[in-house]
Order: sequence, then structure tokens, then C-alpha cells
Amino acid sequence: MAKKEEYLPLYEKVCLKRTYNRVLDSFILLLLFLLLCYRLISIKNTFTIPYFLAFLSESWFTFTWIVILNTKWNASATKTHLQLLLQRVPDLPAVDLFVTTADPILEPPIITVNTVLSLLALDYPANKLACYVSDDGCSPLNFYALFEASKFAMLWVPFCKKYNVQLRAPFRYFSEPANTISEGDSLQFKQQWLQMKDLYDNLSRKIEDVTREPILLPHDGEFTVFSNTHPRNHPSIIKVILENKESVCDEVPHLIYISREKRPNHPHQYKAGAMNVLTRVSGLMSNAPFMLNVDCDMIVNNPKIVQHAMCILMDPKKGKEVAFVQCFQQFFDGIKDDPFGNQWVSAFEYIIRGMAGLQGPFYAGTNTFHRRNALYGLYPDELENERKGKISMQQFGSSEEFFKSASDAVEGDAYCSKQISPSNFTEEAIQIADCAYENGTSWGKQLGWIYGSISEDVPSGLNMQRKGWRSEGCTPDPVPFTGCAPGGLISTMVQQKRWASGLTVVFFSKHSPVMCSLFGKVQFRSALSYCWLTNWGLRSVFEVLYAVLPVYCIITNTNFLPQGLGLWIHVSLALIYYIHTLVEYLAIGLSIQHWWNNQRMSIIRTGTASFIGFLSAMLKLSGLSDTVFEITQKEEPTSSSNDEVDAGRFTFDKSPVFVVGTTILMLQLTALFIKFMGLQPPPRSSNSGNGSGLGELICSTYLVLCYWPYLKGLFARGKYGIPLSTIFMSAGIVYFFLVCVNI
Ligand SMILES: O=c1ccn([C@@H]2O[C@H](COP(=O)(O)OP(=O)(O)O[C@H]3O[C@H](CO)[C@@H](O)[C@H](O)[C@H]3O)[C@@H](O)[C@H]2O)c(=O)[nH]1
Ligand SMILES: [Mn+2]
Repeated sequence: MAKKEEYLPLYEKVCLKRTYNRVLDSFILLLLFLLLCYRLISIKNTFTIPYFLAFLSESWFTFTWIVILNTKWNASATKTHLQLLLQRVPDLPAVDLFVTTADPILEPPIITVNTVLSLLALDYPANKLACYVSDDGCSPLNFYALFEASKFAMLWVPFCKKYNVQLRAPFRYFSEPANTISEGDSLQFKQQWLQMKDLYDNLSRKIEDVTREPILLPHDGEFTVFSNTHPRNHPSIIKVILENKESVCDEVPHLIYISREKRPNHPHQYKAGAMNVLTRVSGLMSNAPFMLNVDCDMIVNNPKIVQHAMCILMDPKKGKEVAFVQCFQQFFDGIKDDPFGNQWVSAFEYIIRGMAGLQGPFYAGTNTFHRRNALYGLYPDELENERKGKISMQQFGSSEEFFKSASDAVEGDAYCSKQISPSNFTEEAIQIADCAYENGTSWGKQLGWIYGSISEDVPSGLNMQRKGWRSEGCTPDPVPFTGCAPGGLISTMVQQKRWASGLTVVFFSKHSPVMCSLFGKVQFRSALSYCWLTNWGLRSVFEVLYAVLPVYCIITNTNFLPQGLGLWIHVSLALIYYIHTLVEYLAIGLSIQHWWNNQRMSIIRTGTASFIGFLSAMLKLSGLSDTVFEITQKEEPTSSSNDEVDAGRFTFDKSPVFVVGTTILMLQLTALFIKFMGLQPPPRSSNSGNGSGLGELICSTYLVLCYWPYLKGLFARGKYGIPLSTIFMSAGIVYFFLVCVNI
């Protein structure tokens, strides 16, 4: 009996069976094949360039559909057994917590502070946690905010634990009506609640004051190091703000502020660079075998999340193959019905859950628990044996102290919770946070976070899976983390452009899923599922092509869609696809409006942000220019953008992404105008049939429908209007197109 109990798993994976969807999925695939066959058969009689380009795009769409089916059909969920963890692992392992922030304007310090407070208050022994905040902005504002927050934490953490508070980020806790005091509460609770509220208001007021008037910041004591610093030119600054000296489990964890050295001529590798510094400094100071990494706006929503993740990572059997545990990105401030398509609810439900059923979800950059040894380049089978002598100083850099900690970690010694004092290592930590430290080492190449793409997360995850590691999704209830979704269209486009550009670079790099599958241990189906992600930019080329084809055909009175009976394949394909996706949305509780918004945004996003991202990736790959990590703006928690009537309305600026969208719209309008005014030339008496037909007309009209918010933007003024310069530029491109077509 006792023996049997030994093998009780700490977590299970449940397959989600969705038979109904599979039938429609396959039917769509069948129609796509039918379409391609039809094209192949009829291409002899009707070969034209548009026909061929359409065939090319449709082949791509078919491939994408195969990628999606391959992924979706393996949807799974993980179920963790918390009670078993506590029975089985009495001495829970230590976990280092990483937070990254980079710009105190785009990422208001009060948000970072709330994220940090929610981490410090995690339901986990405090002496096993150490929280490291990386500030790439080198901002005394952030340091001040954290310094003040640490005082508040001394009372907030015990309060949360005593009353078992679920939302441990104070701004979320105090803004929920359910968390106000009521008649039935004990006197003591009421008093403490009021005290906490008062202290938090005080804290946020202080932070607000210095944000408004930085001159109010102290300049002496701990703050002197910030004098004469520039965000892009300063030495390393490392400050231990809180230290749990006695290593008491109900106290508050260590809190350490890090701003790595930056020099103008030294590439700092954006977030990937920051993560590698965090890995080294934490290795030196606390050397936990696992680390949790969150963006500055991803607050903890489920205080037991570390325990849930440990169920997976500490599982005696399957856990040993898991390099990282990924929690989905969900948002606390999402606008109703997702007007900008940046909440990804359906993608998580179908695609990422599907990846979880294969070799595991991709590393999404935030809400992830990592195994330190996997980041240090170990293979899963080296975890148990043969790990001595696996690492060399040449790879890890010249710090002996750090190398010793890495050797300890690799040999599994980091597991014992030794009494640690981070402040003993500050001097050494400053050295290993210098920008020259990585010269000649393997950091960013084989070790840690991988450099070279502004979507550093995907190649870093693939670099581990390439060695045979798995990853797991973790989906407990309540949701583990919630963050800020980009507030409007402009920040969504910035984010999307970055992803498309970064992912395209990954696709063509040696960390592409194809390479990792051919030369590594990424399983074939898993590599195929990664294509959904890494082809994000490439996909836009075919979609833009498909958006321009109807215009070209209407203007020249030719066609790229079959006429007569052949068109029915396209029509039924479109109809069934839309009904099918609608049913999928309804099945997970989303509204029709949400579905339409996402369909529309997927057309707009791919045709604009992804396309520009793809172009910038091409420039980078050809060595003509480099790509820059543009940070997504995070809204202040106090601004209730969600309640605004116009929260979902499209706003525009002079960015090139809006030129592409406006051009696509104006092209459709021109085509429709030519069609309805009867300005088309007579159909050429070649083999291209009878000129443009119903198919082209439907396509153009549908695109105008998708770009409707842009159409409104053409006539609006201010932030809701498309800038005149953008309109002129688009008009110029349209004119150029017309001239070219008519030659
Ligand atoms: O030079 C930099 C640039 C960014 N960051 C941090 O990186 C995080 C992500 O930046 P954000 O602008 O919020 O990007 P998002 O598009 O919202 O983030 C997603 O996409 C990124 C990759 O493109 C991933 O790194 C993120 O984890 C993932 O949440 C933030 O905490 C930033 O502070 C740095 O630390 N240093
Ligand atoms: Mn973000």
C-alpha cells in the first residue's frame, strides 16, 4: 500500500475532447484541398499571374490550417494536487522572483510596486522567496517607489496572510467592491483594513507626488548613486532593499533592486539582457533552483500559484523533464468584447492549450516558472547523473563566486535552504551586472535568454525544448496572474509589430522550430505547432497579397477567383469557416461581438502591423537596419479607461502601420468606385474568362467592412482621425498602384 502511494502523481493532464469541432475542422481542410485541386486542374486553361498568386496564397492558408488542426486537436488541461505536494515535499524548494521594468513613464512605478507587493505576499514560505526587480530605466523613481513599498509590505504581507486575502496587489484589492468592510466583520479586521487602506493611499500619493515632480526625490543616502546617471549610460546599481536576515518563514522575502550597467556603445539586448543579469545576480545571492519571471504589470491573482507550479516541477516522475511551467496571460483591465483583439482568449483556449498537449506551450516571456539548470544549458537526463564538470568558466564568465554558485546549482546543492544574506554579495553582484561581463561567454547564445530577436521569449523556450525538455501549462482556478492589456489601437499595433518582427527573425534563425526539430529534440508536431507563432509575420505577405488581388482584378477587369460553379468552393469555405469559429467562440462563453471584433482585428492586424513587422525583420536580416524593442504603454490603475464610452474606439497616429491599413482601405474603395461607375475596361479576350465577377466584388466589400473603423477615421479629426499626412501618403501609393496597373 505504502509503495503504491509513492507514485501518486502531483499533477495530471486531462485531454479535452472536442469531437464536434474536429468534424468541422476536417471539413474545412477538405474544402481547402478541393480548392487547390480545382486550381490545379483549371490552371491550364486560365493561367494568369493573379490566378497563380491566389493559388500560392491559398496553399499557404491550407498549410496554416494544417498547423492549426495539428495543434488544436491535442488540447489539454493540467490538474495539480496541492494537498499531495504539502504531504510529499515538506521542505519546499526556494524560488527566485524576477520582475522587469524599463521605463517609468510607459510603465508607471505604481504598477511595478503592486506587482512586487503581490509577489512578496505569495502564499509560500517567505524564507524561500527572493524578489529581484530589474530596472532598465535606471530610475530613482522606481527605486524610491520600491523603497517606500517595502515599508508598506511589512504590514501588508502579514495582513494578507492572516485574512487569507486573494488579491494581494493592493490597488486591485481595494478597488473590488467585494473587499470593502461590512457589518459582519470582526472589529480587529475592520481596524486593520482601514489602517491598510490608509497606508496604501499614503504610499500611492507619495509615489504620485514624486512622479509628477521628480525634484522631490531625495538626493542623499541611498539615492546618491543615481546622481549623474543616464538611462543609457550608467554603472551597475544593486541595492538590497529588504532582507529577511533571520530567514523566518512568516516574514517578508528579500527584495533587491538591480539596474545593470549600460554604455552607449554596448548593445544591451533589451529584456533578454536584463533577464540574464537577473539570473546571474540571483544565482549569486540566493541561487534558488527555480525562478518565476513576470513583466512589471503582471500581478499575482492566485497567491497559491507557486505551490501549483511546484506540483508540476517537483513531480517525482514527469516533473524531471519539465524545463518551464507557463501560465497564460490574462488581463484585469480588458475592454469588453476585445475591440482591439489583444486579449487572446480564444487563442489560449484552443491553440496554446493544444501546444500544452504536445511538447508543451511556448515560453511567453511572462508568468513563467523556470528550472535554473535548464537555463544553465543542462539536458534533462543530466539532471540525475553525469552533471559534474558539465559547465566551464569560459561559458559562465569570470566571476569565481558566481561560477561556484552555478556549479552548486548544477550539482543540485541549491535545493537545501541555506541561510543566505544577499547583502554579503552586493560587491560581486555589481561586477557580474556589468555590460562587459558577457564578452566571450555563452550568455545569450547557449545560456539563459537568447539574444538576437526582440521576441526573446520564443527562442529562449525553444533553446530548452531543443535539448529534449518539455514545458507544461498551469491553469488553476483562480487565474494565476493578470496584467494590463494594451489600452488602445496604437499600443496594440506597437506590440503586434514587435511580435511579428521578432518572430520572423526567429523563423529565419538557427532557433527556428524547423532547425530545432531537424537538429534537436523538438518533436515534429510540436515544431509544426510553433509555426503558428513564428509565421506570424510571413503570413501577412499572403494576406496582403489576397487583399490586393481583388483590387487589381476589378481595376483591370480580370479575375483571380473562379467564376460560376467553381466559386461555390470559396463561398462555402468562407461560410463554414465563419460559422465554425463563431461556434468555437460561443462554446467558451464569448459573445458574437467578441468574435466579430477578433475576426476583423485579425484581418487588420495581419495586413498592417504584422506586415510592417515583417518588413522590418527583412531589413534586420539583410543587415540594413536593426530592430528596437518598443515598450507597450501600461495604463495607470487609477484611470478607469474601461468605463469610458469610447474605450473601444480606434485611435490613430502617424505611424507607418496606419499607412498600410489606410492604403488597403483606399484601394478597395477605388476598386468599388471603378466598378460601380462602370469605368472598368472591357474584359480582355484572353483565357481569363469574363472579367472580374461576383467573387472579387464580395472580397473587396468584405475588406471595407473589416476596415470600417478606418473608414470612419478618414472623416474624423483629432486622435480618432487618421492624420492627413497618412491619408496623403496612402493616396500617393494608390495613385502609384493605378499607374502601374494601367501600364
Ligand atoms: O529593454 C527592455 C525592454 C523591455 N523590458 C521589459 O520587458 C517586459 C515586456 O515588455 P512589454 O512592453 O510589456 O511587452 P509585451 O508585448 O506586453 O510583452 C510580451 O512580449 C514580450 C516579447 O516581445 C515578452 O518579453 C513579454 O514577456 C511578453 O509579455 C516589460 O516588463 C519591460 O519592462 C526590459 O526589461 N528591458
Ligand atoms: Mn506587457
